[in-house]
Amino acid sequence: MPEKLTLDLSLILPDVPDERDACAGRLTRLLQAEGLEKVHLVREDGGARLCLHYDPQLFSVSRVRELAQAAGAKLGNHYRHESLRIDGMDCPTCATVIEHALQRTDGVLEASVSYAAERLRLEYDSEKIGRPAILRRIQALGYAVLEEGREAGWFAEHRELIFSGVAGLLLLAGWLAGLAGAPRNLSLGLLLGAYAAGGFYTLRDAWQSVKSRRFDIDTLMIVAAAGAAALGAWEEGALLLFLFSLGHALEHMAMDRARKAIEALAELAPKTAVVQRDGVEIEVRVEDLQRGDRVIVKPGQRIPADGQVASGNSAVGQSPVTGESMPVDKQPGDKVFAATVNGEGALVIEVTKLARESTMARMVEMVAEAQTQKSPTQRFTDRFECIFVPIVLAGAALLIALPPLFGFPFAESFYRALAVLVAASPCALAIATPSAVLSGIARAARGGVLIKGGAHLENLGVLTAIAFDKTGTLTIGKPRVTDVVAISGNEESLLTIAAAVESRSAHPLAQAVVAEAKGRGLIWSEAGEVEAVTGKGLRAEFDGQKVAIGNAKLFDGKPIPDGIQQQAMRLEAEGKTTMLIQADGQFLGILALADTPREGVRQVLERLHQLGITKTIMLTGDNERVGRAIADAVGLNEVKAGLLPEDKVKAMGALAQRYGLVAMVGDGVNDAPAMAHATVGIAMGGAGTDVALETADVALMADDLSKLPFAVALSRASRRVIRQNLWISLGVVVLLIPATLFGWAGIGLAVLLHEGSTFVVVINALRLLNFRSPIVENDRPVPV
Ligand SMILES: Nc1ncnc2c1ncn2[C@@H]1O[C@H](COP(=O)(O)OP(=O)(O)OP(=O)(O)O)[C@@H](O)[C@H]1O
Ligand SMILES: [Zn+2]
Repeated sequence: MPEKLTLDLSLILPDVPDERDACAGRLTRLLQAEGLEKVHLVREDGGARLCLHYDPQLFSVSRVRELAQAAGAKLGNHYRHESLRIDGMDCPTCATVIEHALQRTDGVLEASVSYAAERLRLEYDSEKIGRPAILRRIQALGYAVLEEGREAGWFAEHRELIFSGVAGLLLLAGWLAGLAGAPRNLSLGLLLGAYAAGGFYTLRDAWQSVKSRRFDIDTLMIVAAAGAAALGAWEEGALLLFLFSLGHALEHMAMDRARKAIEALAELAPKTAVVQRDGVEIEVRVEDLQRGDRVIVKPGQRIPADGQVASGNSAVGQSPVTGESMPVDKQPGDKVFAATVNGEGALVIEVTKLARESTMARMVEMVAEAQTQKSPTQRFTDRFECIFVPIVLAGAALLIALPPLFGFPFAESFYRALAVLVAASPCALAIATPSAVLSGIARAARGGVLIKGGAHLENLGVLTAIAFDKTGTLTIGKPRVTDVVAISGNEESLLTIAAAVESRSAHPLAQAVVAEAKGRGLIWSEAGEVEAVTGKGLRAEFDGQKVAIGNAKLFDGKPIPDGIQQQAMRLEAEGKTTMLIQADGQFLGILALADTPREGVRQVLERLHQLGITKTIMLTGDNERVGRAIADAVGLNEVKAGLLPEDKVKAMGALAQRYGLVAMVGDGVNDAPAMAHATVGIAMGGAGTDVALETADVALMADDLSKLPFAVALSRASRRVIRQNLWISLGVVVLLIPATLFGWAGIGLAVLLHEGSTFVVVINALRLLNFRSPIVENDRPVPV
């Protein structure tokens, strides 16, 4: 008989972002080659796990573990994964340039660059190429790789704006000098200076794209400015370069704001902490905190690390992490998070996570990561650009070549063709979606909602159906016994038998039965062999009898007496879960248990309805009547009951057939497979449970549903902004092309409108950073 061992994939391949990475496949192949019977991946609650089937005669468990670790280390050494910050990109085309150049580089397996997030995700074969070689390649293209956490200085960040400002001043001076009748050489010198200042970065970028043989608007600007100079229109050429550089500089500053919106939150975390070590208090840097250190947090101070309260009581303002506006009471044993604000009481906190692993650090990392993921609309506009740009280029070539054949002057048709090219460059279109996604994700994070990619943001913005897990999501997940109905014998003996059997199970229902029996002071002897029947109940030996406890499905085939059936139905109609108890084929009675709906669920569902979520569905392992009663109490439309965990997955499939896109909300406990099958898997409790944070598509950081309407409202707003941006950018192109074609607008106006529309689109997207929903209260972004 083969045995199996399962290990967290993240422990074996720590740098691999997820199981879809090629390294996961390499790992399973490598291990299979070692002689293990079968190696495969299972996607589970805790992210992906590696399942190793082996013959115990050939391998010991520890040997298998060793093999897995060795294989992981080998792959990790060989195939490196990195995410780098890139500086100096000033048009989405730059991202494509880097991407293509790296993809063509030997040894680079994967490279994807996000212009909006200024990030490069890289996978490379370290036996073929080293990190320095890759960095050199990027630098050779004219871009810089920023080391994490080290920001450029003020001058470096604003250098484009400074150059553009200088160009503007020189242009103005040159123009005034011309008006005042100064010698032509003086005004020409000033204009030449404006050319240099305004064209500096444009020329650099144009050179880069020419070298990598790509069309780029920068190239176009340089050609147009040179053309203007050749025609003697120096003022116009300088104006062009000035407007172009100003537009780009402003656009950059705006995008920087969105990028930094979330990092600013992390900055809130203190840099040092006061630790008790060997009886003395010393101040250490947070990076030097160890797990198990006890840090002292005075009233009003921010908590320096993720940990557990060791002593003290206080209300902690958790809004930077969870978005909750009300402080949360903390007592010994409770979890606390770095960057949250201690209230009135002093706390001693035992550190459980290193600074770089803190929930806040993970959030910042995940947001940066999420901002690089392309959304469906972005993929569409990327593809559109690929078709559109060559057409425009061909059109412009015809415009230059054809009119002179019919006797029109060459200079004029050349100039007109350039104007058309400026008009048709889809710069605004390229930035329309990523800027909105960037801002939307940043705003969500500042409201305690982690959205792990533009796709999820867009999907959540359009879907109209959301499924909810019942236990632990809609209810608090702590059932208690409400009724004990004994048919034969008394209540005490019924509860004793039930508790004896249930004490062998870890199911929350079982714990409730045991708690009730203990509360009544009952004592019992251990039950024998217990067999747990998933989704049905338990069977066991107790006191020489064959005892069965569970729902009607456990007794399939055997008739249940009418009296019992009616009692059970009555209790279930009240929203109580019932357990039938049978010993040696005879029914002894019923236990009824109730779980309390979470506070505020009703209101959350009302808000969702207002936002256009018309279908809300409950998925539960419990029976139909119980599900219905709770659904009615909180205001859900549909109930799918009696589902085993695998049925929940199938139910998601059926819902998708009916409603198209469907989200699934759960707490990550036994509903993770269903969440994985939803269009958008939403987990709550992201701050407290790593599982929820890592595996979900969207994580609500607080352990409740209160931020769900905010997440939906924000996603819808983001969709609207994306749509507006597409209209603006396409609209300007559609108006400008004929205008330039027929000569109604010159290059100057074309550049103004082109850069203007790009800037408007970015500013429009930035509005999302301050998004507040008219329907959802308490959704102010966390101030920084
Ligand atoms: N230990 C047990 N004792 C008695 N009945 C049980 C036990 N375990 C499960 N059951 C029965 O099986 C049903 C389904 O259990 P399951 O664990 O699949 O769902 P759940 O977690 O209770 O609910 P949900 O699907 O809403 O999260 C329970 O409602 C109960 O009737
Ligand atoms: Zn541009």
